[in-house]
Amino acid sequence: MWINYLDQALLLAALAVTVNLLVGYAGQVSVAHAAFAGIGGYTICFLAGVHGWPYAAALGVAIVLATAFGVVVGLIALGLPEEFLILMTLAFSLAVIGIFATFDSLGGVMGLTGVDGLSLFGLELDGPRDWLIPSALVLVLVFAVCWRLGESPYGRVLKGVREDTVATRALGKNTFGYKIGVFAITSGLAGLIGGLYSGWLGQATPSAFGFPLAMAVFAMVIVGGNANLLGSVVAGVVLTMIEPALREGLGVQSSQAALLQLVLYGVLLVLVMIVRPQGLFAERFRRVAPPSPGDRPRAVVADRVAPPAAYADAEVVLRAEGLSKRFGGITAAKDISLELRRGTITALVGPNGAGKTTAFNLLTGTVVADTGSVLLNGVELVGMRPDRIVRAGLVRTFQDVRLLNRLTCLENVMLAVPDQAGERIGRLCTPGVGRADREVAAEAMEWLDFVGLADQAATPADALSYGQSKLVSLARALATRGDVLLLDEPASGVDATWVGTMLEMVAAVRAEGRTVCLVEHNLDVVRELADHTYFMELGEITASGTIADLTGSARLAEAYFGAQ
Ligand SMILES: Nc1ncnc2c1ncn2[C@@H]1O[C@H](COP(=O)(O)OP(=O)(O)OP(=O)(O)O)[C@@H](O)[C@H]1O
Repeated sequence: MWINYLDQALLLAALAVTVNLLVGYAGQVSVAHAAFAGIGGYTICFLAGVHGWPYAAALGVAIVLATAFGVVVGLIALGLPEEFLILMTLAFSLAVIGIFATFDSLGGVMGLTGVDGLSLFGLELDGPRDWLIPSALVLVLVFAVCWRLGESPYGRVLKGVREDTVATRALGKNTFGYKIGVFAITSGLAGLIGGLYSGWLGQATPSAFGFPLAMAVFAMVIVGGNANLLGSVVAGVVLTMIEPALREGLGVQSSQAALLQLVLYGVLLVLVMIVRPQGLFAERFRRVAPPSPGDRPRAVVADRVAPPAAYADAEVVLRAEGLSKRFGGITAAKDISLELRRGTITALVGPNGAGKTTAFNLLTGTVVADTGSVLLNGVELVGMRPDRIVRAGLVRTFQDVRLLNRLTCLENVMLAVPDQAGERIGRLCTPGVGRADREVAAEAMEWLDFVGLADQAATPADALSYGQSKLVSLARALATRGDVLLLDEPASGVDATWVGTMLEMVAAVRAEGRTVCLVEHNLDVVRELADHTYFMELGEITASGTIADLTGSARLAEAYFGAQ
């Protein structure tokens, strides 16, 4: 009896591990994975049970089918705002269970039962003892796959998606691709687990893969701890064993024990969320060891500190023409045309609500322009995905910083480094990924060093002061290797001790030959840094020149500068 439950516990723990990769690492809350397991279970019972296929071949089809459904559901659900994901996956689960119960060929409400005589690679699977090895092997396989994905550069991007999708996309990552990828992989793994689960049960029924299973797996993830795979294994085994413990230990009747187990899951979930929201096993804070200076393979910061190019002679790197954007009745941007010149600093100034951040959003594709064009080194950016725009060389920071709080400073900057081998699933199984990641760490350290925060490399981002976090966000933008940097209010809200450092940093970025455009309310900062300034009012650029020209204008002085 206990061995029978152990089989089940191992399989449910494996399902909890897959769901944890999706929910805990990538932050995509889905309740569909019990249904994906159901697709696997029904495939086995239909092909191997009814039509006599070899079990291994039927398992292969189960994985492919569940993955294919995962891609389709993911394509529909993951493009929607995140709050709809849980509803979409719930609707999918109900539809799948409804379909299972409707078709006579799938056994109707009774399901496909009486499946026995299965064998896998010569191993006869007759009794509970026989299922122990395949169940344990599947758990080990699922754990290994999810661990490799989660605790790698790929997993770092997943955590970025979880923490802040917009900020992660602004570092050049195709966040939608990562979401679809992890959704499809975990769906396929759920299909495999469901195939084993139905084989062990000897049947596939609508109730076996219904809402109680989805809730049980969710309870295992939450109780075990988000983004802690070992926690899911422990919680998976312990929570599954509640029912036999109630029956054997306390003599509760079989039907009541199953119901009581569900009640206990609910109570445990509430308790954990109140007392220890991170779960029994907290997320493993992956501290990438900061490389020592001697280990850093190459200097990414140029020593050269050349005087800035004369603005008039500098080459135009970015040219925007006629950019406009309306939000309902509000014209946030109207016919914006501007140029950014190589190795210079351009400032965008103007009163609150003038459209400066909207201009950044339009340039970087965060908001799609109604009209207009943006050419970066001759390449049209309008219509390009925001992450592609970053990879083309145009990167931005945010007024509200948007660091990934549950990652360390070093990890925040590492995430920004482009073309990482370990971020591609195909490369994760090849040798050299660890060495490549150490090189990424070394490059990221250079940028932390550059902004003077190398000593904070292992500090979680949410433990930084506001000024420090703005500097880390600058380091992160630099690490993308973007040629043109759009800095949204780099000095605002920063206390006096850090403003000077920030000014030095931005000037040093220009000295490196990169092009900077900054939005800034602090006119002292603009005076100190800007080679050229655009003035915005009500969504339009109404004046441009040096800051001295603009502050000298009586009209502008009255409209804005007078107050400064
Ligand atoms: N997504 C949006 N939906 C609706 N209105 C928007 C949106 N984004 C910006 N706006 C509106 O567009 C106008 C310009 O806003 P924007 O944030 O670009 O100004 P800003 O110059 O950056 O202001 P601040 O200096 O206060 O940051 C404002 O009236 C704002 O309310």
